[in-house]
Amino acid sequence: MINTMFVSQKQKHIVETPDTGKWELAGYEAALPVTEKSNPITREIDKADPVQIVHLLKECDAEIFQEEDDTLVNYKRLYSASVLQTMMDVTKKVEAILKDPEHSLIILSGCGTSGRLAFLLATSFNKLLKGLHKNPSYAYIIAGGDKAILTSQEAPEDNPHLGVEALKRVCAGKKKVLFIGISCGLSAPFIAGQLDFCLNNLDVFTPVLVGFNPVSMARNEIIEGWHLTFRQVAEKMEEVQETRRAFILNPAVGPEGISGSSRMKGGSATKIILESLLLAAHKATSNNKEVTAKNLLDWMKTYEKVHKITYSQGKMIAAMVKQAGTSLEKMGRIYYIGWQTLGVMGIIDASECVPTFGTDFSDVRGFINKGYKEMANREGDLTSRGPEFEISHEDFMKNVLPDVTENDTVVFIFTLDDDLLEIEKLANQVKNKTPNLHAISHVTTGQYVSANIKKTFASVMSMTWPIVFFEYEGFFLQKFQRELSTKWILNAISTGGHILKGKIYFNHMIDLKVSNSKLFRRAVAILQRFTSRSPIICQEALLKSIYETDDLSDEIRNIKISTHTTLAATKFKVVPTALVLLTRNCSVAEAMSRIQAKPVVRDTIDRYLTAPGRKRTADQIEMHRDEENE
Ligand SMILES: C[C@](O)(c1cnc(-c2ccc(S(=O)(=O)c3ccc(N)nc3)s2)c(Cl)c1)C(F)(F)F
Ligand SMILES: O=P(O)(O)OC[C@@H](O)[C@@H](O)[C@H](O)[C@@H](O)CO
Repeated sequence: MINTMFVSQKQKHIVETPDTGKWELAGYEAALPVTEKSNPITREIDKADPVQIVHLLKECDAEIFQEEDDTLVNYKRLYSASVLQTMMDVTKKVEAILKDPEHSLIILSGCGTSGRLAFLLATSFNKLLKGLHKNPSYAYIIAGGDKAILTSQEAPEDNPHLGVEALKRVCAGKKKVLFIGISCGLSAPFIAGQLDFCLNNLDVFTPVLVGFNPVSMARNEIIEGWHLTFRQVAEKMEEVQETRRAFILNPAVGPEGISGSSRMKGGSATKIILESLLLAAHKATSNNKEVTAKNLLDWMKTYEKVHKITYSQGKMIAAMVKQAGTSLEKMGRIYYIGWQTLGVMGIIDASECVPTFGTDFSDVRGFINKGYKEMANREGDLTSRGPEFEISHEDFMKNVLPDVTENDTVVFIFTLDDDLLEIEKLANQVKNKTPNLHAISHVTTGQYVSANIKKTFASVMSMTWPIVFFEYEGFFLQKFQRELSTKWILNAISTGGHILKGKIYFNHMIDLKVSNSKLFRRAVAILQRFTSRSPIICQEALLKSIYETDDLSDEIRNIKISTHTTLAATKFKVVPTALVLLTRNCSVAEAMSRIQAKPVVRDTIDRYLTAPGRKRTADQIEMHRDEENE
């Protein structure tokens, strides 16, 4: 199983990595948190073609539903009995809150994608209650406030005090609060602060932690300005869980297809677990029945069908991935024009591209019918804050469509219950500007996309869903499943498009913006992975690159991380520059000019690295190195 990858001339160094699958192997990067590991399935995704990219992402997403098996290190999985039991315990807390909306509240909280999903779920479940003529029982918190729904706000994630302040503000006056803190990596200080606050006020708060690492792999780095690490908070949660006053929902779902990109499997698993749990609680409340483990399992199993139905369209998804790659390579843009919550899925995927691929907000944008009216976000219309906050179809027509060219790709996302005349009208206007106009349409069995609509689009991916016979909650389950299906497709389009543009190296986004402490750690870890140098040496190279200096003063060495990340957030290509520093022993200035010269990160890095994992024999490396020195 374990084989030596290569013997590099310089370091006489043996890199041992399992050559196939099974991230659960005890020895595979044992110490690394599951959410931060490199997934063996996508080791060579940077060399894959669109069809292969979609297939690899499908395999990664399938790991979410994998049953626990004790042959390997047996992590808790989505369907494990202990996870179902905890979900049942939490549904009882939800039911208690729903009985008294005036004095109690359910809060969903998260940073980045986890915060965006907190917003989506809280809004959706308040709509469910409104449909039953009930008052809202849900609220959401996203680190950085509502602007973080649309734009990358990476710094607030590191601030536990911000988390506590937001929590106090949102639940003022409430007597009973079910706090659901979402941190896929069990790592966000913003969430750690909130959970700790709840643990110190258990008379009012019941804290629930949602994430996808075992507590033993929760982040254990001292949080700046705080007295506990995330792991210490999680361990306190575990103790209190014994008395059913706190709960941890943390099944392993497997490493992300792009290492650390928890917007993908982490985001999908968050949706599956919380929607199943909350829907079951609402159904039990309206039917006056107990929620059973089987109910929860059945709800979650229906999401497994969503995976099957969605990826049955693999070929069409691949065609859109290819188109996205072409647009991005030609410096074109990608626009998602969505209706209702499918428009929110487009806005979420688009907003994630900036921190994930280091792109400009204008490269991938999402738009939604009726803009902020449809979003129903707490802070209302944010349009006046700038172009990245323009999200309505009218804004798109007025400020974006005039500049759309054939280099751009436009994807409409709708259901046949949306206003088809409006869709056709808008589509025809877009069609005059670019032939790359595609549609993702969700239909119910028996509904068909009209020939009119079909001829308007270059391609129409039509997903057919079974008619739901469940009561009222079934309608919401169908909506949630169309959202997840859309998320998988858009994640593939944005991830695949940037892979084809050469942004990814193996399955890592090396040129990441080091804009918070987690990304700083990821940068150092990636440097270690590709140079086999020590963490200290790698951190020094990263700091030299951030501060653009060849000799680091002790003062710089000892500054707190938030100072490093604040400065790094204003810089470009600090990680590739540090990589060249580590492999060429040159000055920072020289490293920067070499990186400037070669914009495509992957080619640059291949040149400077005897890349681990590439199937090269020693003499090839010898030759490669000779050619290098000529
Ligand atoms: C897998 C890999 O070695 C790697 C990547 N990222 C990381 C990390 C990224 C972020 C961190 S971290 O912020 O310290 C963290 C994040 C979450 C968590 N539970 N514990 C720690 S480690 C590690 Cl440890 C390894 C590779 F190859 F990607 F570099
Ligand atoms: O949910 P977590 O692990 O706390 O991560 C919260 C954020 O860092 C994370 O959502 C980030 O914005 C995304 O770009 C990850 O793909």
